[in-house]
Amino acid sequence: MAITRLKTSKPETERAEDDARVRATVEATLADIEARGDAAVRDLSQKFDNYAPESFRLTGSEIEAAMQKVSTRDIEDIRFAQDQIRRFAGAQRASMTDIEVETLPGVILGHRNIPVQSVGCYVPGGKFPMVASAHMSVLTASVAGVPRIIASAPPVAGAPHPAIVAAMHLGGAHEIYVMGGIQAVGAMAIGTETIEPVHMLVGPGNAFVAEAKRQLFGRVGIDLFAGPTETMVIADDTVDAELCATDLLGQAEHGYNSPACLITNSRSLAEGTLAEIERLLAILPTAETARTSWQDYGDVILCDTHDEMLAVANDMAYEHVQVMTDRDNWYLEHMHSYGALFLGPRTNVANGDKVIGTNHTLPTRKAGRYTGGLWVGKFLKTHSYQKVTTDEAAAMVGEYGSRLCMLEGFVGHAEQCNIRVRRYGGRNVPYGAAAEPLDAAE
Ligand SMILES: NC(=O)c1ccc[n+]([C@@H]2O[C@H](COP(=O)([O-])OP(=O)(O)OC[C@H]3O[C@@H](n4cnc5c(N)ncnc54)[C@H](O)[C@@H]3O)[C@@H](O)[C@H]2O)c1
Ligand SMILES: [Zn+2]
Repeated sequence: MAITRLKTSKPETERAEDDARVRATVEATLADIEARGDAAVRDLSQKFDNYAPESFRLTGSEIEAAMQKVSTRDIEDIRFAQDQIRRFAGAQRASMTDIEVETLPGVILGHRNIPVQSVGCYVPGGKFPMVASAHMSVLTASVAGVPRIIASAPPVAGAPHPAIVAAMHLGGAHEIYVMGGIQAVGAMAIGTETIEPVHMLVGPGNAFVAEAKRQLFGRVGIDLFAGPTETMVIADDTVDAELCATDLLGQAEHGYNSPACLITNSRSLAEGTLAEIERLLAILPTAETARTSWQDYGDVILCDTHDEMLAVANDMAYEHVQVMTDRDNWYLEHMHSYGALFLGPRTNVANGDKVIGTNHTLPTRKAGRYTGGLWVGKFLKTHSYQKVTTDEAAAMVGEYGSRLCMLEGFVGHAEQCNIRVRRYGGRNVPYGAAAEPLDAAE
């Protein structure tokens, strides 16, 4: 392999120290919420968001008032985005069918997809009011048929953000709260005097939110580990440096810790992109964060071949992977670890984030090795069932069951089978023994 690093991000050891700090803060904060409920939420909200209202839940008239503050154009745009997301989520829902099959004569096995009964959707809003995250979680839960959907976003400048509230409301949220960070996910999962706890937490957020969800997992379900945004551009000479630099910085602006990586087989594109990034950082209004992210978490990796580029990309398993090469479909076929793919120069991550219809809540920190992003299927639990409909089947399967239980020493288990072999098969199986094979017994 000939892989050259023209720019590297900060070492893993430094990231581990950041992680440890976040872990400790989250642990202490969740314990506080557990112990003091609403009072803890109020103190934390005051401390981090300078916001301590009478109630964190918006009333119907407060929701109405927020909706009134959003312009008709913005409401139309939100509706357009939600239509696209509903359309794709609906098609995905339709791909998940309940099944029932007869695997042996008289043996019926099936599964049913049942919605999680209550979910808490976190909508980030610390740095930017992420209106689109409301569509991704709340609306998708609605398409899945979740009967209780609660949603929470931090206050923006000391008040609920009207467009976020509108998106939550139009997406089908049943309860809307104005809480941010650890206190939001903690309160929704643990419950307080005023908030009924949910069964599952979903939605992206900063490192504190992602870590809080991770620590709450087990007590509640979570969708996936969706932390600070990562973006990767895989490009060759078919595209120019301006496009690559725009796509890298477009996502590096999310926060101070948003990794961005270029993988290419073209030295001139690699060098050109480095120069373009400097040029754009001088004019990008959000350059302050983007520059820090690029300095600390930016990589430019030059490879000889597409096979090498593919191997590096699969290993890094980044959240967003934008592919702009002479063989985009080859990458589609061979990439196995990533959050979502954006194929060709006409598409881009921002469309995916805001409007095109796929879900933008995606795995970060290599979670793409074991899961895809949030989608309607994450809100559905697949539960199996079985029926035995004939005496013959009860006796036949029971005979095997009897012996396989006794193989493990489970006498009580074996009797569950034996009693059926006796009743439905009319056979004499001694209590606490394994059933003889039918052909040997006769
Ligand atoms: N992976 C994905 O799918 C995806 C999608 C969209 C956004 N994101 C990420 O979501 C993140 C949004 O982050 P954000 O910070 O803007 O908003 P956020 O809503 O996630 O977090 C804001 C909250 O963090 C809490 N907080 C801030 N500083 C704290 C501290 N020192 N200790 C404890 N709590 C603290 C505050 O309570 C505040 O309300 C970004 O990193 C973005 O990249 C990820
Ligand atoms: Zn983004």
